[in-house]
Amino acid sequence: MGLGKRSLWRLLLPALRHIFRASPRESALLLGLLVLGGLVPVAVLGLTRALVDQLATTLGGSPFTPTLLWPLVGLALAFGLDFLLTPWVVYLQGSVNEKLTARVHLLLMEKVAGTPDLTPFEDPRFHDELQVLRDQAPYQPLNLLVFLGNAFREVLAALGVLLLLFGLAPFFPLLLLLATLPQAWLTFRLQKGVWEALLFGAPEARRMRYFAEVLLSPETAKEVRLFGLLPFFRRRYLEVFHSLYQSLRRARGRQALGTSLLVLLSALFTALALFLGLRQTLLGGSLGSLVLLLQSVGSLQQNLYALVQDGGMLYESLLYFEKLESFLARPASMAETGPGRKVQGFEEIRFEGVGFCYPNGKRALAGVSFALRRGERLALVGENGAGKTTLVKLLLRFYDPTEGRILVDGIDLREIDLKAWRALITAVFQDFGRYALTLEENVALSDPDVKPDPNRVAEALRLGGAWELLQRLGPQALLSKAFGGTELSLGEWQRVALSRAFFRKAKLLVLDEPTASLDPKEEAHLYRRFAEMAGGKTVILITHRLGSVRMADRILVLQEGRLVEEGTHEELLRRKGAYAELWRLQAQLYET
Ligand SMILES: Nc1ncnc2c1ncn2[C@@H]1O[C@H](COP(=O)(O)OP(=O)(O)OP(=O)(O)O)[C@@H](O)[C@H]1O
Repeated sequence: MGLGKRSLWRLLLPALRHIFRASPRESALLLGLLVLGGLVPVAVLGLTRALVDQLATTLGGSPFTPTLLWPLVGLALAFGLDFLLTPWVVYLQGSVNEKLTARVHLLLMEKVAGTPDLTPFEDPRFHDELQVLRDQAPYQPLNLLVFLGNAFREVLAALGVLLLLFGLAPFFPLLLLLATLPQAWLTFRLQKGVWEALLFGAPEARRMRYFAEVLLSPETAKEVRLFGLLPFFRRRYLEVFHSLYQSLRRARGRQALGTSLLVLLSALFTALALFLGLRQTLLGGSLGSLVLLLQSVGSLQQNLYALVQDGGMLYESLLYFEKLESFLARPASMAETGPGRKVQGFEEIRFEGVGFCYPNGKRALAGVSFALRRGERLALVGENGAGKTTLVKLLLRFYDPTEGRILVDGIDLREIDLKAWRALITAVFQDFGRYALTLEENVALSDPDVKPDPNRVAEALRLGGAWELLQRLGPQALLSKAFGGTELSLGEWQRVALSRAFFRKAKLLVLDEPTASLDPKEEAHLYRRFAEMAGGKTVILITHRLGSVRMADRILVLQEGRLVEEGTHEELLRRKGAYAELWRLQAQLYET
């Protein structure tokens, strides 16, 4: 059998650990009930044998003799127990399943969101594995519990019956087991095939989900309707579906065919065992033994067949938990540098020959060197794709430079405690988050460890230009139409994102295109408030609107990942280089 004893344990142990950690008491209770349930079929066979033997000796006598009564009562109790156990096993399986499913989701959330950098998102395999684990999280835990429970009961019952039979005719159980082995081997092998088809089909499944998402999501709803995108994405969905479906269907078809062929082989073995067993009993066994033998052929065969089928399904769930384990054990992508130095502020941040290539090989920065002093307001400008956002991502340590280093007061950023470093920084990103939470929560998220003080929230909203929003909606307004709340315009969302950045008490403020969705009046107001609030704070501003970079003490101009100019607005204009050219182009737009 492809599944050796060691590998079975290697698969079973992590799954069992998750079950017991999710719900220790209920899992232990469930195990107890399953043991009881597994003993019932054995008890029924044993009691039937005793009953028939007693019947044979008391034929013609009273039906109420104690020797007849006790196996009868025993049988009634065994059947009653079987019925009684079922609802409680189902109850416990349901209950453990809910906790186990929540545990799987929580582990995935902690692993993904707990990874400090963004490198894993660059790896398509990471997305594929996450997709399979997420998609199957709602049902694999339940499958595990149900099929593990079934298999456990079936193993116990089969062992008990085999043991009973062993006393009668030792070759009999051996033959029956032999009959089951090829079937079991094939089932496990094919089940693995189905799982691999699921796993290797993950990129397709991810594309399918994406095509469906485009048609279902409110973000794309306008273009879908205007451009009539339903047939296009429906066709793309079906193309991927058909290829994925074919490979899964082939795997499942092989499974059904293989099982059918082996069932015939098993039937032959069983017939042989039955014939030999009967012959031996007729030659000198009791009537009870004969009944036991006949009954157990059906029961054991059914049992072993169910065991193989349930075992196959269980195997798939175990493979799911194995994948979960390996996903959780993914090594950290960012080089660990020990506990890290705690910092509470900085005097100077220095980029020294910093270069960066994304994991796909795309070079985004090369040989960038500059220093930023505390309290300075620095603007980064350059064409699309020049590397401005990448530079900020390195500063926030979402990635480490592939060349050169970033020094904070002479200490390499990699040696600084990441949490302490990030606590010094607040930011508004180009693709800021829009959370389906209240207005107050949306703002206070940047400092989630403290209970939001309404005055502090109001002050942040004022600085972010969302004071009017606060007056109109109130702090408890839910910002999500999908959940029955209010929907904001893009510019209003940007004001909320700005307020969130200002709510955090930080020393360095990073603003990546903070005014892209703001009206000109608000943009002008915002920069005035910057001057008011940024006092003492270090600011890095990325923007294409050159009018607003005049507020900066210094401007860095990036071109194709290289720092090509550096200076104040006036200095750069005098230099008549790249910045002056950008300025001239923008000014022209207003002049004509
Ligand atoms: N995750 C990524 N993987 C691979 N390449 C990337 C990734 N993110 C950005 N790039 C590439 O790196 C280069 C720099 O991108 P970056 O976002 O830093 O530019 P930018 O100057 O901020 O541009 P924009 O003004 O358009 O925001 C671009 O060519 C971009 O295509």
